[in-house]
Amino acid sequence: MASIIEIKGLTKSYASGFQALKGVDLNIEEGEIFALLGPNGAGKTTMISIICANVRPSGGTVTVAGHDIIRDYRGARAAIGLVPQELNTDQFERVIDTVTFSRGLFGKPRNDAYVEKVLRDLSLWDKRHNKIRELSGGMKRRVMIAKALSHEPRVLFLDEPTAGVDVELRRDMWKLIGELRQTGVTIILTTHYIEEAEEMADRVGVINHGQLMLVEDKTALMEKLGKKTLSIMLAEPIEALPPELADWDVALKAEGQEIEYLFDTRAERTGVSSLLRKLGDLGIGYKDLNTRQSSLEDIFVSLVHQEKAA
Ligand SMILES: Nc1ncnc2c1ncn2[C@@H]1O[C@H](COP(=O)(O)OP(=O)(O)OP(=O)(O)O)[C@@H](O)[C@H]1O
Repeated sequence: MASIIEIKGLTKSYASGFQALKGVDLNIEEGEIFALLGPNGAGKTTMISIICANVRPSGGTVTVAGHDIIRDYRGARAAIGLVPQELNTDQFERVIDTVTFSRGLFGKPRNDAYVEKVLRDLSLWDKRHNKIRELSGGMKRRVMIAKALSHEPRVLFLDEPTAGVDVELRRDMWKLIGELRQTGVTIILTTHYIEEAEEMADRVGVINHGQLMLVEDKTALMEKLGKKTLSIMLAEPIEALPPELADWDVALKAEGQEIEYLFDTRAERTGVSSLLRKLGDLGIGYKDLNTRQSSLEDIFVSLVHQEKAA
Protein backbone atom coordinates (compact mmCIF):
# COMPACT_ATOMS: atom_id res chain seq x y z
CA MET A 1 0.00 0.00 0.00
CA ALA A 2 1.22 3.50 -0.78
CA SER A 3 1.31 6.20 1.90
CA ILE A 4 -1.26 8.92 1.36
CA ILE A 5 0.07 11.12 4.15
CA GLU A 6 3.74 11.48 5.01
CA ILE A 7 4.73 13.37 8.14
CA LYS A 8 8.41 13.95 8.88
CA GLY A 9 9.92 15.63 11.93
CA LEU A 10 6.79 17.66 12.61
CA THR A 11 7.10 20.23 15.41
CA LYS A 12 4.83 22.96 16.66
CA SER A 13 5.56 25.65 19.23
CA TYR A 14 2.74 28.08 19.93
CA ALA A 15 3.43 31.80 20.38
CA SER A 16 3.25 31.21 24.14
CA GLY A 17 6.39 29.08 23.74
CA PHE A 18 4.44 25.91 24.47
CA GLN A 19 5.71 22.98 22.43
CA ALA A 20 2.60 21.08 21.35
CA LEU A 21 4.37 18.71 18.92
CA LYS A 22 7.92 17.52 19.44
CA GLY A 23 9.00 15.82 16.24
CA VAL A 24 6.32 13.51 14.87
CA ASP A 25 7.06 11.00 12.09
CA LEU A 26 4.12 9.10 10.68
CA ASN A 27 2.90 7.60 7.42
CA ILE A 28 -0.76 6.95 6.80
CA GLU A 29 -1.50 4.23 4.27
CA GLU A 30 -4.12 4.70 1.59
CA GLY A 31 -7.44 3.06 2.49
CA GLU A 32 -6.73 2.41 6.16
CA ILE A 33 -8.59 3.57 9.23
CA PHE A 34 -6.06 5.11 11.59
CA ALA A 35 -7.03 6.06 15.12
CA LEU A 36 -5.01 8.67 16.94
CA LEU A 37 -5.44 8.16 20.66
CA GLY A 38 -4.37 10.47 23.41
CA PRO A 39 -5.54 12.24 26.54
CA ASN A 40 -6.76 15.84 26.53
CA GLY A 41 -4.05 18.24 25.50
CA ALA A 42 -1.83 15.52 23.98
CA GLY A 43 -1.55 17.34 20.65
CA LYS A 44 -4.14 15.52 18.52
CA THR A 45 -6.03 18.60 17.36
CA THR A 46 -2.79 20.46 16.73
CA MET A 47 -1.55 17.64 14.53
CA ILE A 48 -4.79 17.42 12.55
CA SER A 49 -4.96 21.19 12.18
CA ILE A 50 -1.46 21.23 10.72
CA ILE A 51 -2.18 18.41 8.27
CA CYS A 52 -5.36 20.22 7.21
CA ALA A 53 -3.29 23.38 6.80
CA ASN A 54 -5.28 25.36 9.37
CA VAL A 55 -2.26 25.77 11.66
CA ARG A 56 1.29 26.43 10.48
CA PRO A 57 3.95 23.98 11.64
CA SER A 58 7.16 25.22 13.27
CA GLY A 59 9.26 22.54 11.59
CA GLY A 60 9.13 19.36 9.57
CA THR A 61 7.20 18.44 6.44
CA VAL A 62 3.78 17.01 5.65
CA THR A 63 2.54 15.83 2.28
CA VAL A 64 -1.01 14.76 1.50
CA ALA A 65 -1.54 12.74 -1.67
CA GLY A 66 1.89 14.00 -2.75
CA HIS A 67 1.10 17.69 -2.14
CA ASP A 68 3.22 19.60 0.37
CA ILE A 69 0.86 21.31 2.82
CA ILE A 70 2.73 24.62 2.59
CA ARG A 71 4.10 24.82 -0.94
CA ASP A 72 1.01 23.24 -2.46
CA TYR A 73 -1.63 24.21 0.06
CA ARG A 74 -4.56 23.97 -2.33
CA GLY A 75 -3.64 20.56 -3.66
CA ALA A 76 -3.18 19.20 -0.15
CA ARG A 77 -6.34 20.75 1.22
CA ALA A 78 -8.46 19.53 -1.70
CA ALA A 79 -7.48 15.96 -0.87
CA ILE A 80 -8.82 16.29 2.68
CA GLY A 81 -12.28 16.31 4.21
CA LEU A 82 -12.37 17.51 7.80
CA VAL A 83 -15.17 16.78 10.24
CA PRO A 84 -14.51 19.05 13.20
CA GLN A 85 -15.49 18.40 16.81
CA GLU A 86 -18.12 21.10 16.90
CA LEU A 87 -21.07 21.45 14.57
CA ASN A 88 -20.24 24.56 12.60
CA THR A 89 -23.00 24.97 10.16
CA ASP A 90 -25.86 27.38 9.62
CA GLN A 91 -28.80 25.84 11.41
CA PHE A 92 -31.32 27.48 9.07
CA GLU A 93 -29.79 26.09 5.90
CA ARG A 94 -31.25 23.05 4.16
CA VAL A 95 -29.21 19.85 4.13
CA ILE A 96 -28.78 19.60 0.38
CA ASP A 97 -27.83 23.27 0.04
CA THR A 98 -25.14 23.17 2.70
CA VAL A 99 -23.54 20.10 1.13
CA THR A 100 -23.71 21.51 -2.42
CA PHE A 101 -22.28 24.81 -1.19
CA SER A 102 -19.36 23.12 0.58
CA ARG A 103 -18.45 21.39 -2.68
CA GLY A 104 -18.45 24.73 -4.45
CA LEU A 105 -16.06 26.18 -1.87
CA PHE A 106 -13.42 23.79 -3.15
CA GLY A 107 -13.99 24.97 -6.70
CA LYS A 108 -15.49 21.66 -7.77
CA PRO A 109 -18.09 21.77 -10.55
CA ARG A 110 -21.64 21.01 -9.54
CA ASN A 111 -22.37 17.29 -9.47
CA ASP A 112 -25.86 16.48 -8.28
CA ALA A 113 -25.41 12.75 -8.73
CA TYR A 114 -22.39 12.74 -6.42
CA VAL A 115 -24.15 14.83 -3.76
CA GLU A 116 -27.11 12.48 -3.95
CA LYS A 117 -24.83 9.49 -3.46
CA VAL A 118 -23.20 11.05 -0.40
CA LEU A 119 -26.58 11.90 1.12
CA ARG A 120 -27.91 8.43 0.41
CA ASP A 121 -24.80 6.77 1.86
CA LEU A 122 -25.32 8.79 5.02
CA SER A 123 -29.08 8.07 5.15
CA LEU A 124 -29.80 11.78 4.74
CA TRP A 125 -31.49 11.72 1.35
CA ASP A 126 -35.01 11.73 2.83
CA LYS A 127 -34.05 14.74 4.93
CA ARG A 128 -32.38 16.67 2.15
CA HIS A 129 -34.95 19.47 2.20
CA ASN A 130 -35.01 19.78 5.98
CA LYS A 131 -33.36 22.66 7.76
CA ILE A 132 -30.42 21.50 9.83
CA ARG A 133 -32.02 22.77 13.02
CA GLU A 134 -34.86 20.27 12.50
CA LEU A 135 -32.52 17.29 12.62
CA SER A 136 -31.54 15.08 15.55
CA GLY A 137 -28.04 15.29 16.98
CA GLY A 138 -26.97 12.14 15.16
CA MET A 139 -28.22 13.44 11.83
CA LYS A 140 -26.47 16.77 12.35
CA ARG A 141 -23.23 14.89 12.78
CA ARG A 142 -23.93 13.05 9.55
CA VAL A 143 -24.49 16.35 7.77
CA MET A 144 -21.02 17.40 8.94
CA ILE A 145 -19.61 14.23 7.38
CA ALA A 146 -21.56 14.83 4.16
CA LYS A 147 -20.10 18.35 3.98
CA ALA A 148 -16.60 17.01 4.52
CA LEU A 149 -17.12 14.46 1.72
CA SER A 150 -18.71 16.95 -0.66
CA HIS A 151 -15.55 17.69 -2.65
CA GLU A 152 -14.57 14.00 -3.05
CA PRO A 153 -11.56 14.00 -0.69
CA ARG A 154 -9.23 11.01 -0.51
CA VAL A 155 -8.71 11.41 3.22
CA LEU A 156 -11.38 12.02 5.82
CA PHE A 157 -10.45 13.38 9.25
CA LEU A 158 -12.89 12.86 12.08
CA ASP A 159 -11.98 14.77 15.23
CA GLU A 160 -13.59 13.00 18.20
CA PRO A 161 -16.52 11.73 16.12
CA THR A 162 -18.46 10.38 19.07
CA ALA A 163 -17.51 12.73 21.91
CA GLY A 164 -20.54 13.33 24.08
CA VAL A 165 -22.96 11.11 22.16
CA ASP A 166 -24.94 8.23 23.64
CA VAL A 167 -23.98 4.60 23.20
CA GLU A 168 -26.53 3.91 20.48
CA LEU A 169 -25.42 6.84 18.38
CA ARG A 170 -21.81 5.88 18.90
CA ARG A 171 -22.53 2.43 17.47
CA ASP A 172 -24.36 3.96 14.48
CA MET A 173 -21.38 6.19 13.85
CA TRP A 174 -18.97 3.26 13.96
CA LYS A 175 -21.09 1.36 11.46
CA LEU A 176 -21.21 4.37 9.21
CA ILE A 177 -17.45 4.91 9.35
CA GLY A 178 -16.96 1.24 8.48
CA GLU A 179 -19.20 1.71 5.45
CA LEU A 180 -17.36 4.85 4.37
CA ARG A 181 -14.08 2.99 4.27
CA GLN A 182 -15.66 0.61 1.74
CA THR A 183 -15.81 3.57 -0.63
CA GLY A 184 -12.00 3.67 -0.54
CA VAL A 185 -11.56 6.85 1.48
CA THR A 186 -8.72 6.82 4.03
CA ILE A 187 -10.01 7.65 7.50
CA ILE A 188 -8.13 9.22 10.37
CA LEU A 189 -9.95 9.71 13.60
CA THR A 190 -8.96 11.06 16.96
CA THR A 191 -10.50 9.64 20.06
CA HIS A 192 -9.91 8.99 23.67
CA TYR A 193 -12.20 6.00 23.73
CA ILE A 194 -10.20 2.79 23.53
CA GLU A 195 -13.36 0.98 22.51
CA GLU A 196 -13.70 3.22 19.50
CA ALA A 197 -10.22 2.38 18.29
CA GLU A 198 -10.85 -1.26 19.04
CA GLU A 199 -14.03 -1.30 17.03
CA MET A 200 -12.79 0.38 13.91
CA ALA A 201 -9.11 1.06 13.47
CA ASP A 202 -6.61 -0.92 11.43
CA ARG A 203 -3.77 0.88 13.16
CA VAL A 204 -3.54 2.96 16.26
CA GLY A 205 -1.14 5.75 17.18
CA VAL A 206 -0.81 6.89 20.77
CA ILE A 207 0.21 10.49 21.27
CA ASN A 208 1.13 12.06 24.58
CA HIS A 209 2.87 15.33 25.42
CA GLY A 210 3.33 16.08 21.74
CA GLN A 211 5.12 12.83 21.00
CA LEU A 212 3.93 9.80 19.11
CA MET A 213 4.66 7.13 21.67
CA LEU A 214 3.65 4.17 19.59
CA VAL A 215 2.11 3.23 16.28
CA GLU A 216 0.84 -0.26 16.12
CA ASP A 217 -1.47 -2.63 14.44
CA LYS A 218 -4.74 -2.56 16.36
CA THR A 219 -4.76 -6.25 17.11
CA ALA A 220 -1.31 -6.10 18.65
CA LEU A 221 -2.23 -3.08 20.76
CA MET A 222 -5.43 -4.64 21.99
CA GLU A 223 -3.48 -7.65 23.17
CA LYS A 224 -1.61 -5.27 25.42
CA LEU A 225 -4.79 -3.52 26.47
CA GLY A 226 -6.68 -6.72 27.09
CA LYS A 227 -5.07 -7.08 30.48
CA LYS A 228 -6.90 -7.01 33.77
CA THR A 229 -5.64 -6.60 37.27
CA LEU A 230 -7.08 -8.74 40.04
CA SER A 231 -6.51 -7.34 43.52
CA ILE A 232 -6.70 -9.88 46.30
CA MET A 233 -7.08 -8.31 49.73
CA LEU A 234 -5.50 -10.72 52.19
CA ALA A 235 -7.02 -11.65 55.53
CA GLU A 236 -3.57 -11.35 57.12
CA PRO A 237 -0.55 -9.53 55.67
CA ILE A 238 2.34 -11.65 54.40
CA GLU A 239 6.05 -10.81 54.39
CA ALA A 240 6.87 -12.08 50.91
CA LEU A 241 5.28 -13.89 48.02
CA PRO A 242 5.63 -17.66 48.42
CA PRO A 243 7.77 -19.23 45.64
CA GLU A 244 4.80 -21.48 44.76
CA LEU A 245 3.18 -18.44 43.09
CA ALA A 246 6.01 -18.01 40.58
CA ASP A 247 3.81 -19.33 37.76
CA TRP A 248 1.50 -16.31 38.00
CA ASP A 249 2.33 -12.68 37.21
CA VAL A 250 1.78 -11.52 40.79
CA ALA A 251 3.13 -8.71 42.94
CA LEU A 252 2.81 -7.97 46.63
CA LYS A 253 1.27 -4.57 47.37
CA ALA A 254 0.00 -2.42 50.24
CA GLU A 255 2.65 -3.54 52.73
CA GLY A 256 1.89 -7.18 52.23
CA GLN A 257 -1.88 -6.85 52.57
CA GLU A 258 -2.69 -7.27 48.92
CA ILE A 259 -1.65 -9.49 46.04
CA GLU A 260 -2.03 -8.05 42.57
CA TYR A 261 -2.36 -10.40 39.62
CA LEU A 262 -2.12 -9.19 36.02
CA PHE A 263 -3.86 -11.47 33.54
CA ASP A 264 -4.98 -11.54 29.95
CA THR A 265 -8.76 -11.57 29.60
CA ARG A 266 -8.49 -13.02 26.12
CA ALA A 267 -6.46 -16.04 27.15
CA GLU A 268 -8.35 -19.30 27.21
CA ARG A 269 -7.35 -19.69 30.86
CA THR A 270 -6.94 -16.55 32.87
CA GLY A 271 -5.29 -18.39 35.75
CA VAL A 272 -7.59 -16.71 38.27
CA SER A 273 -9.27 -19.80 39.66
CA SER A 274 -6.04 -21.79 39.83
CA LEU A 275 -4.35 -18.89 41.63
CA LEU A 276 -7.15 -18.69 44.19
CA ARG A 277 -6.98 -22.47 44.68
CA LYS A 278 -3.24 -22.27 45.18
CA LEU A 279 -3.68 -19.54 47.81
CA GLY A 280 -6.16 -21.83 49.59
CA ASP A 281 -3.62 -24.71 49.48
CA LEU A 282 -0.98 -22.40 50.95
CA GLY A 283 -3.34 -21.35 53.74
CA ILE A 284 -3.42 -17.74 52.58
CA GLY A 285 -6.92 -16.41 53.25
CA TYR A 286 -8.46 -13.38 51.57
CA LYS A 287 -11.30 -11.08 52.50
CA ASP A 288 -12.07 -9.34 49.22
CA LEU A 289 -11.35 -9.38 45.50
CA ASN A 290 -11.73 -6.86 42.75
CA THR A 291 -10.74 -6.63 39.11
CA ARG A 292 -9.86 -3.65 37.01
CA GLN A 293 -9.43 -3.41 33.24
CA SER A 294 -6.20 -1.74 32.17
CA SER A 295 -7.07 1.65 30.78
CA LEU A 296 -5.46 3.85 28.22
CA GLU A 297 -3.97 5.68 31.14
CA ASP A 298 -2.23 2.50 32.29
CA ILE A 299 -0.77 2.13 28.83
CA PHE A 300 0.46 5.71 28.93
CA VAL A 301 1.94 5.22 32.36
CA SER A 302 3.75 2.10 31.28
CA LEU A 303 4.91 3.75 28.05
CA VAL A 304 6.21 6.76 29.95
CA HIS A 305 7.99 4.47 32.37
CA GLN A 306 9.59 2.56 29.53
CA GLU A 307 10.66 5.83 27.99
CA LYS A 308 12.25 7.03 31.22
CA ALA A 309 13.97 3.70 31.79
CA ALA A 310 15.40 3.83 28.26
N1 LIG B 1 -3.30 28.40 20.08
C1 LIG B 1 -2.66 27.86 21.09
N2 LIG B 1 -1.79 28.56 21.83
C2 LIG B 1 -1.13 28.00 22.87
N3 LIG B 1 -1.26 26.71 23.24
C3 LIG B 1 -2.12 25.96 22.56
C4 LIG B 1 -2.87 26.48 21.44
N4 LIG B 1 -3.64 25.47 20.95
C5 LIG B 1 -3.38 24.39 21.71
N5 LIG B 1 -2.47 24.68 22.68
C6 LIG B 1 -1.94 23.73 23.67
O1 LIG B 1 -1.32 22.66 23.01
C7 LIG B 1 -1.57 21.43 23.68
C8 LIG B 1 -2.16 20.42 22.72
O2 LIG B 1 -3.48 20.84 22.40
P1 LIG B 1 -4.39 20.03 21.39
O3 LIG B 1 -5.68 20.76 21.28
O4 LIG B 1 -3.63 19.73 20.17
O5 LIG B 1 -4.62 18.69 22.21
P2 LIG B 1 -5.62 17.49 21.95
O6 LIG B 1 -4.82 16.26 22.06
O7 LIG B 1 -6.38 17.71 20.71
O8 LIG B 1 -6.59 17.60 23.18
P3 LIG B 1 -8.18 17.60 23.24
O9 LIG B 1 -8.56 16.17 23.22
O10 LIG B 1 -8.41 18.25 24.58
O11 LIG B 1 -8.68 18.42 22.09
C9 LIG B 1 -2.48 21.77 24.87
O12 LIG B 1 -1.66 21.86 26.02
C10 LIG B 1 -3.05 23.11 24.51
O13 LIG B 1 -3.30 23.87 25.67
